[in-house]
Amino acid sequence: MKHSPTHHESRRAEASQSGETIVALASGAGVAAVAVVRISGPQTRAVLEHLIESLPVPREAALRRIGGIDRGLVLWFPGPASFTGEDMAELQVHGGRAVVKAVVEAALVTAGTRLAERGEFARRLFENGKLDLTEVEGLADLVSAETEAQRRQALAQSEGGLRHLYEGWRAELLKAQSLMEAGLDFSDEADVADDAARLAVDVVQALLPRLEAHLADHSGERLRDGFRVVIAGPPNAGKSSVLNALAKRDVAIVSEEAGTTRDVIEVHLDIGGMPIIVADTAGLREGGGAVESEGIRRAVSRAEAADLVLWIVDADASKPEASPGFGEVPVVTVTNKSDLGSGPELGDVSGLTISAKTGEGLDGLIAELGARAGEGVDSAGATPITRTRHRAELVSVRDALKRFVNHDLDAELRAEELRIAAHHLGRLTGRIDVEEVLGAIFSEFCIGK
Ligand SMILES: Nc1nc2c(ncn2[C@@H]2O[C@H](COP(=O)(O)OP(=O)(O)OP(=O)(O)O)[C@@H](O)[C@H]2O)c(=O)[nH]1
Ligand SMILES: [K+]
Ligand SMILES: [Mg+2]
Repeated sequence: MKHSPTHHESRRAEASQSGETIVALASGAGVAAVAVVRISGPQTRAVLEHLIESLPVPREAALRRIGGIDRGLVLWFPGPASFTGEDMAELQVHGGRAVVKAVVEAALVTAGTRLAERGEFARRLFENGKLDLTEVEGLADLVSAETEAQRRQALAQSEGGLRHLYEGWRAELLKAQSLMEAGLDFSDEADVADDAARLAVDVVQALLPRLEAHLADHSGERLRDGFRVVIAGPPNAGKSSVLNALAKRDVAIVSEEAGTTRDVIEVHLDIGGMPIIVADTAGLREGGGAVESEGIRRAVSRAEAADLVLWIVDADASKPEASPGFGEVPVVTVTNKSDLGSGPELGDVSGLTISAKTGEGLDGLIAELGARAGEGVDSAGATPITRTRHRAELVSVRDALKRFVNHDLDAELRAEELRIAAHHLGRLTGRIDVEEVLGAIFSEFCIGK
């Protein structure tokens, strides 16, 4: 794998000299047929020599007795051609609790070893220059992906989708930076300096629209976090019945009494590979007691933070209840109880008609949800932002670049804006070490990852 030398190489030297050897259960906790114990660091070979009779051929599984505890497959990966980039081993043992505990304890007998912390294997992989931060984040997402579309997005990111995009931009910024610096060197020759600055502005002007388009695309975050749908509407329209029909189980209490639902109830759906989080809420009406009012307050605040509101109305109701609107959130009106009537006239409101009771129209509703959630996902050539962290750094990049092109600052200050932009891009990919950024990212991982 190619990587640029400066930053990562220097860290590799550090890592291979001073690193402690870490040990952890890498497979899930709990009883399983097979458990994988991972070891990484300079003492890995010593640990293996302590536990097994002879080292296997590198990267080939070999059956061994392991420390008199169990028999299992041993994989030995001498660095740097290993997952973490340093000496590493994996022991596949029987997945009982006593076996795992004994194997981990036996591995820790060798001096210089200790239990791994959360995300520490992934952190070593990053620190040894194997992957950049966005790729490591992609790996974490791959481990936690629950739907097909999430898996595809995580895999693409772990394979460098965002890294290549941002490295390309970084190269363009470097070009603009060097033009500005050259201009500063020739600041006594005004035309040379002006020409250089103009060329730098051209480079940045060409980059800005691509950055803006990237920021405008929210599909990656929606896919990673789940598309949030809120079911809202007047009391007794059948909102909880619709939730149950979508979930295919009785998650929410249904009754003929208006004001049944008070707390927000959520279910996670997988519609055609898209993760969709559907929340049922209290019916919206004036009056009601303190508890119901709190339920209504929660309903409205949920709806205002949603990606989509399903506004449920009763086909049997005499008077139409149009959606009050929830900020900028798109609303689809769903007329429920189609088995009872044809629905109140809602004027120009187009929507869907269903019966939560008979299931009529449910497929259409599910298809609509899948289509809305999938908007913009997997579009050709797009490698979208997937985390708030990416968005925050990119907004800082964009703002600095806008100050660079727009303001009548002197050349020194403008060059500084380019440096700020490059700094934030560097934080994004992890080229710039910022301990606090790394700590936050790797603490999201589990032990053994
Ligand atoms: N016939 C018919 N009845 C329905 C349908 N959907 C819901 N109902 C009935 O309508 C009543 C209210 O249903 P709920 O699902 O509790 O309605 P809700 O909107 O969640 O009510 P609140 O939480 O109190 O606001 C219940 O008696 C349901 O059985 C439907 O499609 N057809
Ligand atoms: K009800
Ligand atoms: Mg309800």
